[in-house]
Amino acid sequence: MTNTVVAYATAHGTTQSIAQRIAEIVGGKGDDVELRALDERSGLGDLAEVDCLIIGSAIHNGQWLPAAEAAVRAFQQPHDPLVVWAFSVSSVGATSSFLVWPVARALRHVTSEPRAVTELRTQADVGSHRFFAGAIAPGDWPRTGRILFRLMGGRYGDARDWDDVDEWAGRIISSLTGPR
Ligand SMILES: Cc1cc2nc3c(=O)[nH]c(=O)nc-3n(C[C@H](O)[C@H](O)[C@H](O)COP(=O)(O)O)c2cc1C
Repeated sequence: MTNTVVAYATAHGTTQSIAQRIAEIVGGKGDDVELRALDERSGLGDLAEVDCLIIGSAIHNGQWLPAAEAAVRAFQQPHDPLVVWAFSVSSVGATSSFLVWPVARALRHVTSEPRAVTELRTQADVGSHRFFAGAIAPGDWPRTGRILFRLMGGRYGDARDWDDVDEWAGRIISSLTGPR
């Protein structure tokens, strides 16, 4: 039996939905799973009894949202070993995107992991960091963002790949139940 926290920062709800799905899958084998929404004041909360931390954020301007960055800055390893997994929700996921495919493919090659994940790696053993594609609506962007989005061949809508989310969550379960 393990205790897992799925912590997330979202601007428009996509990251929350992916965090919920991960929590359902990891919790489906009977373990305790708690969802925690991050805001800039609360941080990650108490991790003393937690065995596995899964933390994710929407990507804005190439980086995690301020609430998730603040949580990473304040993170202190509560005990050893705390298993940590990280995910980012952006225009381009590992398996899907709401940008046209040549642009998505090019971005996959040049996009590095968010600085918060790099920072987290200095504090904890991060099992995996995965990019998932999210969703976008015209009203989500400021005006300049809408113009850039059109120039990049973006299509408004939902590019979430639930099979990929499920597969990644399955890997977390394997890591928790397999040999350490
Ligand atoms: C203001 C703004 C900035 C964004 N910046 C980026 C970015 O730099 N790179 C990217 O791949 N996607 C970017 N996106 C797309 C979001 O990451 C995507 O819509 C994601 O699903 C948002 O998650 P959320 O619904 O949890 O907020 C941006 C979206 C908005 C609204």
